[in-house]
Amino acid sequence: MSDAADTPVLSAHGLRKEYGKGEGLVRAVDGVDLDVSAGETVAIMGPSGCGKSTLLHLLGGLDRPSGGEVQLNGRRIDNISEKALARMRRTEVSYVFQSFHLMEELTAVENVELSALLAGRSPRAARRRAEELLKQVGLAGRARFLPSALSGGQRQRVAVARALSNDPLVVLADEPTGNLDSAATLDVLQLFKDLHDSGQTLVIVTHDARIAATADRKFSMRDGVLMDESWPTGGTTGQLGARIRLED
Ligand SMILES: Nc1ncnc2c1ncn2[C@@H]1O[C@H](COP(=O)(O)OP(=O)(O)OP(=O)(O)O)[C@@H](O)[C@H]1O
Repeated sequence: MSDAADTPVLSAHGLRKEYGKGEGLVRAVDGVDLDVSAGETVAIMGPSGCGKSTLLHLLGGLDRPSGGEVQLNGRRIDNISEKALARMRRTEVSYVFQSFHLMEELTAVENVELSALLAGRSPRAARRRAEELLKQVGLAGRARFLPSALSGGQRQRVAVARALSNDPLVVLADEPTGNLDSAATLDVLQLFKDLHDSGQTLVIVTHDARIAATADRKFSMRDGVLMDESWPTGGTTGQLGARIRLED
């Protein structure tokens, strides 16, 4: 295999994020190593407050680490300028949030289109791509609806379409079914399965074991530390780079 093929799409080495100091110090992410290969779906589970969202923010350049490195396609992103980081977020990484984060005054198609425009597509190409993606997520008939006229599951499908509009190297999803009822959860679950089958690289933070079951690798997080649940049976330890901290 070539070096390019060996390079993980996303990797973290010794990643740390601390908040506060002294007695109030919180080690939200405490020395995480992770390599995510192209086309892989990785699920991260763990109790509330263990650091999952913080880790996802660090991996996607939404926040800066206190220490360690993050690489996207072999390039460091933890120490680049704000401008380069903003460009990277528009063009190379996408996010799906629990609470959708759609622009309420824009229609479904405009929400998706805006993100394609920001990624550098021409207005015509952005509209075409947005319509294609809404069709892909089963919402062609709702393209001109405002988010307020959509159900939770439909909103999340718009958010997924938006996340795909810049052809991201990786989609980072933070509890994508956390705000959905069980029928909508099944819809979004199917969507993530389809994305996985299409070869999209995904990192999903979830409390939902059904979503985690679609992943190639499952990690659990506790007190800022990531543990590979498939170790030692799945993958190779070199590739996984999971760190296991023994309890005192
Ligand atoms: N901006 C901040 N300032 C101080 N502490 C923070 C900040 N953000 C997160 N934390 C702390 O870091 C730890 C990890 O938080 P994080 O939101 O990453 O957890 P989580 O696993 O995603 O939780 P949940 O499942 O409830 O969303 C928590 O103890 C939290 O209180």
